[in-house]
Amino acid sequence: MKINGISYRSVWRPSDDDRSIRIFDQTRFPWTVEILELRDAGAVADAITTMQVRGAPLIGAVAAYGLVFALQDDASDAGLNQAADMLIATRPTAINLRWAIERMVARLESVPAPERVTAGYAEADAICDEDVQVNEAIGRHGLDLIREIWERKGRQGQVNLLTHCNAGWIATVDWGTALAPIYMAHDEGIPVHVWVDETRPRNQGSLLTAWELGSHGVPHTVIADNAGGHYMQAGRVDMVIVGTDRVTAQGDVANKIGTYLKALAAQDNNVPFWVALPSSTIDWRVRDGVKEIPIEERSGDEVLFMTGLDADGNADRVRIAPVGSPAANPAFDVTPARLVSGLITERGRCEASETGLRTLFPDTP
Ligand SMILES: CSC[C@H]1O[C@H](OP(=O)(O)O)[C@H](O)[C@@H]1O
Repeated sequence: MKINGISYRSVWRPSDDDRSIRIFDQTRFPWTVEILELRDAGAVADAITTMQVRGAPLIGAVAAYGLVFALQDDASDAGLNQAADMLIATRPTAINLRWAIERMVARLESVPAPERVTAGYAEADAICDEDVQVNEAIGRHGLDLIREIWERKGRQGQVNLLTHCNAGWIATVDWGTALAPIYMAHDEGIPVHVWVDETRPRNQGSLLTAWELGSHGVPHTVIADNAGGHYMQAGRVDMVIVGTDRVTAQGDVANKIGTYLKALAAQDNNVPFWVALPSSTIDWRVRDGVKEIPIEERSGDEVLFMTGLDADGNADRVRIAPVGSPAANPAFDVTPARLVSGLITERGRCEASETGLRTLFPDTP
């Protein structure tokens, strides 16, 4: 997508340096656009852990390059496996991270050590290129849903969507997942409006999704997380569309904390609740998401402090709870499949169930 008229991916290899990658420091958005150069596995791991780079598909793609950087220092089997374990451990919930690393290991373990770096870069490049194509397909399949709503409304007014957190192009290599259909609908001339959940505590909605949509000219309104149910009750939400960090074999959905509450409100108000995901987000090895998906616990300081601009336009960090008050900070929750209207994947839409997923992905073991 574009920033100030210039097309970018969220991760890229500079043409003049074949031993590094570039990413945006997403902790600086929307106040500044800062590009980071990464050229070793440790720096990649730190960028993922600190969420300078975030978004389930994107952390998988960036970690793939991190594995290659590690092989530049030690291309042995031990070096490959140690780097894989280190990178997978950076964040536990998004399965795309493990999926990407396991794909890289499977590709490289049979390659002679001296050839692993070259083969690794090729595989990481392929993961990135495929992510762009997959997300564009998700966009097309989700666009059909938005078109159906627009037609059902007699092509009158606007299509009101609600999204949570950021599942836009900066959460992937490009296009995004939940936002891809919205971009395509807007570009097609369908009048869409997006209720953007601020998404406490890190505010990926107000800081990232609002910035993305605004940069693309998509009408949107930032709302407190707790306002979503109110707008659904008022009939002002035609569809909820979110991304996900892991979908189980039976269709349970792990996503940013607060998603489950939105799904409950959506069901109570008969608002369609759709989840957009690439197949790299499906974890066929788990069924019960509530019982089996590890939920990342992040620092309580993310709840106790907020970052924004002060009156002089300078980024600042302020405490928003009494000194001494502890905070808990689960980064994700799990929405049971029964609350999900359907899944939007690169192969089409399906119900959130094993049958639905197997219909689209019959070739999965
Ligand atoms: C297409 S991004 C999917 C998912 O990843 C994000 O998590 P985080 O910002 O913590 O990396 C968020 O839950 C998105 O919905």
